[in-house]
Formats: sequence, structure tokens, C-alpha cells
Amino acid sequence: MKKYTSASTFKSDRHSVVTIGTFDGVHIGHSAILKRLVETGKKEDLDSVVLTFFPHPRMVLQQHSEISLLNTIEERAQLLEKTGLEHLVIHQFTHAFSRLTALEYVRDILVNGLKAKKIIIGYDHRFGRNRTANIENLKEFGLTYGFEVEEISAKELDDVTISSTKIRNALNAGDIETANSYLGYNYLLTGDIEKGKALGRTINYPTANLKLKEKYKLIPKNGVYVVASIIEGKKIYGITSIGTNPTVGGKKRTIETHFLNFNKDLYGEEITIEFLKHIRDEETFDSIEELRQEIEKDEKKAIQFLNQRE
Ligand SMILES: Cc1cc2nc3c(=O)[nH]c(=O)nc-3n(C[C@H](O)[C@H](O)[C@H](O)COP(=O)(O)O)c2cc1C
Ligand SMILES: Nc1ncnc2c1ncn2[C@@H]1O[C@H](COP(=O)(O)OP(=O)(O)O)[C@@H](O)[C@H]1O
Repeated sequence: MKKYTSASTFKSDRHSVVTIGTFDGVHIGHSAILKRLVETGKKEDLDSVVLTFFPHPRMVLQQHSEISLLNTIEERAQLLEKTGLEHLVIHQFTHAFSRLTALEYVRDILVNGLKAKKIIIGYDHRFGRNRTANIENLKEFGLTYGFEVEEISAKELDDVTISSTKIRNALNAGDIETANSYLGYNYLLTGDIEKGKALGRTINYPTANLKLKEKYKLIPKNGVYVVASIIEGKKIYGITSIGTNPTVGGKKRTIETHFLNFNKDLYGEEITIEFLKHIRDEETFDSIEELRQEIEKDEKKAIQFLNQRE
């Protein structure tokens, strides 16, 4: 898959079939559309192209919106690549871009930039300044500029009752199972391991503190989770606590993982954790000893869950 940072740098000798969207999460609903795109490209001898935008339009147009995303832009690109797509255009979403008229957008980006011969798009897609143009307008532009519009009907889209918003809501409620089943893969967080207060090891539960690189990545609800990670090529399971650690008077929200049957220095390493199950919500305990006992229970529950899966 070739990657471009704007439609103007896109290069291909052939015409293309294009689909457009944010595709946050690249969930199983998105996968259905992407599969159709890739198949159409092969059948009709067209290059398959996804046009996506970054930052998320809401991050640009509503500066105060605290939008969190299911994927970092890097994760989105990796997931899209798995669909067999040939070209990924990550066009920078700016105020100037949002001011393009529908005609300018279609002519400059889709036709001259991406050489679109076919556009696969949901029936409710809107575009251009203030999102005023709809699919009927796109079809009319197609007559002028020589491209065809393949509409994904309401029924087809509604069959897929999955949306990025529903997945965000599930994660904000700690419902990892629902989120994972909609995503088609396990929700994950990647970051570097940084030093904490070194309290963990004093209660025999050292915890690797994950520092995320991107502020906009959605962190699931505060609580305790079973996770999996690959460390030095080996699958390692763990229990992750997300929260402010009220028992020790913490204020900052942290993501800390105690890995099971593991004892190695991880400072400075980049680690990915995959969420498998929610165990409980975060609590405030009266003493560190009570916290330690609860973590012991968390560990037992995690082991029980992992044994059942095998
Ligand atoms: C599985 C697990 C569950 C935890 N649950 C809670 C909790 O419910 N409430 C809380 O205040 N802290 C909880 N903690 C966080 C501890 O307070 C934290 O790990 C400890 O302060 C160590 O911090 P450090 O990494 O800075 O040394 C939990 C930690 C783990 C590993
Ligand atoms: N089983 C384990 N799970 C998590 N971290 C471990 C484990 N064994 C050793 N470590 C190391 O110990 C560190 C965590 O120890 P901890 O006392 O909690 O200190 P800190 O507050 O700096 O995180 C981790 O960052 C990692 O380098």
C-alpha cells in the first residue's frame, strides 16, 4: 500500500475507485465497505484508493471538542493496509480545506487529484463547504467529470448496526467485549513505559506505567482489565489498572500494568496492550494492604478468565 499526505501528491497511471471517510476504528462495518472497494478495483481494473482525513474534522472545526479516537493515525493506516488496499491518501484536514466548495473539492481532489472513475459511498454522505452537497449532487458531478457513483444503500448500512460512536460509548462504559466484537480485533493502547512512584514493587505488584504518545486516543473507563501484550516476541498477560489511584492520593490518570509471571525491567520500552476483559471499576481503599488484597483477587480472576479461554 502506498501512502500520501495529500491528494496532490497522489500518483498513478490508471484511473481509480475511491472511497472516502474517517474510518475511525476500521471496524467490521468499515471492513465490509473496504472489501467492496478492493474487489471493485480488481474486477474493473482500477486502482483502489481510500481518501481519509487527519486531524479529525471535529478536532479542527470544534477546537474545544474533547473528541477521542479509537485509532491513532498510525494504527488507522496499519488496519487499512490489511484490507489489501493499494493507495491510502491521508489528506490534511484544515480550515481552508473545509471551505472548499463542493465543485472545487470534486474537481481538484477527486477528479484531478485521485483520477476517480468510480466512487463508492454511503447514501447519507455529505461534502463540501458546510457539508451542503449530497450523493445526488455527486452523481451530477459524475456526469460532468466522467465518474460513476456506487451508492451503499440505507439498508446495507443499517444491516451493519456498528458505528465508531457505539464503540467509543462501549469503551467509555468499560464494555470491552462489545467494543472488541464490533471492532473485529482487540482494542489496544501503545506507549512507552515510564517511571512511576515505585510503590508497586513495595506491595509485590510492580506496574509498568504506559505513557501514550497521542493525546487524542480514547482510554477506556477507569477500572481494572485483563490484557495481553507481546514482549520480546512472547505473549505475556497482565492486569491493567486505569485511573487516578485514589488510594495513594493520586491525581493524574495513569495506565499501569502488572504482567503475570514476569520480572524484567521495561523502562523506556514501547509496549502495546490489548484489552481482553473488564474485571471491576476503580475503588478507593482505606489502606494499601486492602488495595494489595484486592489486586490479589484481580490476579486470580484474570487467571481464571485466561484458563477458561484456552
Ligand atoms: C490490578 C491493579 C488494580 C488496581 N486497582 C486500584 C484501585 O482500585 N484503586 C486505586 O487507588 N489504585 C489501584 N491500583 C493502582 C495502585 O494504586 C498503583 O499500582 C500503585 O500506586 C503503584 O504505583 P506506581 O506504579 O507509581 O508505583 C491498582 C493497580 C493494579 C496493578
Ligand atoms: N511483572 C512486572 N510487571 C510490570 N512491571 C515489571 C514487572 N516486573 C518488573 N517490572 C519492572 O518494574 C517497573 C515497575 O515497578 P514499580 O515499583 O511499579 O515502579 P514504577 O512506579 O516506576 O512503575 C516496570 O516499569 C518494569 O520496568
